Amino acid sequence: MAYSYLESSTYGKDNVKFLKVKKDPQNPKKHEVMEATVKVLLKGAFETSYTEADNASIVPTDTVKNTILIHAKKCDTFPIEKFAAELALHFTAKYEQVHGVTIKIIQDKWVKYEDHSFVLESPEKKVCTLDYDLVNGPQVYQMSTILKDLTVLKSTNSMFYGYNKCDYTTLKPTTDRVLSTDIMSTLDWNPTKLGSLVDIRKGLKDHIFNKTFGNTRDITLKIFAEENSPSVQATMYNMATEILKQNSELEFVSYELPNKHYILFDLKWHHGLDNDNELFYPSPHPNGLIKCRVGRNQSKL
Ligand SMILES: O=c1[nH]c(=O)c2[nH]c(=O)[nH]c2[nH]1
Repeated sequence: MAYSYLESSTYGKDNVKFLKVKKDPQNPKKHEVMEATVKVLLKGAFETSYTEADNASIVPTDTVKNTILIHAKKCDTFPIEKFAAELALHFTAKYEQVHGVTIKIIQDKWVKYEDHSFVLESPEKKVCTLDYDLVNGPQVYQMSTILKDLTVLKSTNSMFYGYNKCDYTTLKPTTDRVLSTDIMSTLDWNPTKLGSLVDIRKGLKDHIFNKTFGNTRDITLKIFAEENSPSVQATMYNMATEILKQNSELEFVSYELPNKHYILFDLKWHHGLDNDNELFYPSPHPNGLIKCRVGRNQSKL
């Protein structure tokens, strides 16, 4: 009997990058651009390539890269969720040994300011992840859209008090602090509500992807600005709840937020100077890290 066995495996290409210029035939100089980084990993009947050095089943990762680029040229890559569905259905249909795929597409935030000129609002990104297994059929998949690296700060209207106190506590309660974070908001789609990968590939759901992503960004920024935040925990929960309320195709909304601390300088040593919440030290580390995943109550389905 062999000493070992293959517990699991997957392979493919990561960091496949392209810039797609989308041209409007009616307005030849009016463009949209997408700069994207794509990962495609294949799942399937590749066991003997690991256990017997038999490469016959391997679709080379170089072929995976070529496929991503040819489909980026031939197909509409906007929105990235549609392009992910396109790649998933292609790879699982073309090769009988491919039984599933895991896809990740990261889109940079190029914002148009003239017909064909753009500003990179870096580091903000939109990300789509898709996990699909052929056995389940195109109605069953796991797709998420992620808003990432949107850095925000508010200089007042944030509090933190009433927390657990013990012999390890030094933190002072506050009703007026600086609050800053790098937003990461993950939207998990409900395939039953959204529709099949075939419908997504056809572009029938483009409007939902565009509306929901814009809405997520708007709600996040609005609640961050307008709420007198009692804590990161309470604010992120309110954001997720509002997104679920306004977007019935989503099953879960998650947030992952670092609490980037700005620490008030004590300037009393200088003739008793009162800081008055005006001068802070941007502390690079450590940071708080607060996460939650919010779902819909059964009665609100
Ligand atoms: O919003 C906050 N949540 C915490 O859990 C926490 N912990 C802490 O030290 N400061 C904060 N702020």
